[in-house]
Amino acid sequence: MASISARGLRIEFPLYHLAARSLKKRLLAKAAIRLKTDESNRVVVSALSELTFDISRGERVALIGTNGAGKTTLLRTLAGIYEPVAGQLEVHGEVGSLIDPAAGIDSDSTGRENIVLRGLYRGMSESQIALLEADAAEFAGLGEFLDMPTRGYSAGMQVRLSFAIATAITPQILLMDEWFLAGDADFMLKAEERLTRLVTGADILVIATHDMNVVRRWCTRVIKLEAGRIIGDGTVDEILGPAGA
Ligand SMILES: Nc1ncnc2c1ncn2[C@@H]1O[C@H](COP(=O)(O)OP(=O)(O)OP(=O)(O)O)[C@@H](O)[C@H]1O
Repeated sequence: MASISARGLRIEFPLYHLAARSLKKRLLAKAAIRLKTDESNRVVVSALSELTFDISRGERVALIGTNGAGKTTLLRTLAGIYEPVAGQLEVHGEVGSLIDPAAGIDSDSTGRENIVLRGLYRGMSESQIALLEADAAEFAGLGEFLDMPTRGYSAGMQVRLSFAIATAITPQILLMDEWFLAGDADFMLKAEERLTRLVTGADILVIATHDMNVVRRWCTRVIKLEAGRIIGDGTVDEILGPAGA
């Protein structure tokens, strides 16, 4: 059964270019609360601190907070892209992510090859891969570009391909960054139904967003982050106040 459990999760990013001592001292003296030195005396950004939460099957969680609060970092950590420097994280269930359009896409391979590679990676049979290929190719609508290496794709084409691949299969845990909801109008119209199916079909949804309409429409719970810490965790009404209030 799908579940996520985090205990005292901490994520830090070393800032290697701040090796010069004088600059380091000056910056730290300005007391940016998220800059500190680690045990190797490197300056690090404290992106997430002491996060403890459980997410169970059926929950649709919105991560909210101001710019730099840590939403995307948390999504990437849940996706296994970042390794916590402290704490425990357990993620049970098949994860699908709509976080970075380029993630998991091989730029030397064509769009079609990328679709097939994803199917192979997921251990699909030949006939399942054929279905995946037909579905994702049709949805991405890339025409002749489908058989060209993806490094020549525009940003919008990358999004179409990633979106088509990621949404062709319903994962148990869906991790999503809001800018995947911000494609061009034609594409979003087409994507809407597919997204709704995916969101309602997943056992767990975690979405980072600034859009409170998205939160009210899709989510059952809100985790509010500020400067890398959880400052609120509850139902949508508890955190945002009742709708229309
Ligand atoms: N690769 C990185 N290297 C250094 N610092 C990073 C890196 N990624 C994130 N950070 C820092 O971690 C903090 C959290 O960033 P994050 O992108 O998770 O915020 P966010 O809540 O998603 O913001 P936004 O709403 O602007 O997308 C910020 O202080 C950011 O500067």
